[in-house]
Amino acid sequence: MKTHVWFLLQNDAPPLRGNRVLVSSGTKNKARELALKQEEGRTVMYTAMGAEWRPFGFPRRRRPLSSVVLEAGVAERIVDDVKDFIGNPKWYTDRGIPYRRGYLLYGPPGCGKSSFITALAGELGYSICLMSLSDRTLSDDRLNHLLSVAPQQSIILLEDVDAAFVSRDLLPTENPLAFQGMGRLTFSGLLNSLDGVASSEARIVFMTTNFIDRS
Ligand SMILES: Nc1ncnc2c1ncn2[C@@H]1O[C@H](COP(=O)(O)OP(=O)(O)OP(=O)(O)O)[C@@H](O)[C@H]1O
Repeated sequence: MKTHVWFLLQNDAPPLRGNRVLVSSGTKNKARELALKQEEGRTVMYTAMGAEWRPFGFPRRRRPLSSVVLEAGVAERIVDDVKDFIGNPKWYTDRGIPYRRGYLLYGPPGCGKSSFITALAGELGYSICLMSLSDRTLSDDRLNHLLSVAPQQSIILLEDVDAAFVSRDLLPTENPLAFQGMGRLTFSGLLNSLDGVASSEARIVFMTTNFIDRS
């Protein structure tokens, strides 16, 4: 019976053995270059899996900002603001202010919120870390952790902000999820995560909602 399957990758590449890929540093660099090349002009999307972010799907072709129709001046204002933020980390560090910038986009379903954020990420050459705040397994601690370990040069997109919270008054005695060891996100937990000082990296967070009065 065969215990190993061997593949010839290329002349100078070592073989695959079992489920481990053995690669020399030269091959590794080539693979890295190839992966970067494939991502050129594309936007990488990450999703939260447990305590980490993982890429999902193939990187998407960048969407031009001009393809998203918004009220005159809105896109330009946001793009200028984000670029100003990215270009001025010193302003924040000099004042001891966490280097964070948050935006809340609101509008009816399907009006272009996600499309705009995708186009903005393309314009900046950033990836997108996507997470729904209505995820029932999302706790204050998990959100805080995920925000602090998000890949560099990424926009964090928190969707459904209006569907997110459980009142802190209900925790832990009246919230059945808390009994099951599944925390829930609280409003103060979200604010702490957004303002927290856990990371000194530039952190750009976009939140979206269909109901501005509930957010
Ligand atoms: N203003 C717009 N300009 C260009 N395309 C748009 C616009 N609004 C919606 N679309 C198109 O409609 C579809 C849905 O848009 P999108 O997902 O961006 O909406 P959304 O506001 O994020 O919706 P939801 O609130 O349900 O998440 C996409 O295919 C997008 O290309």
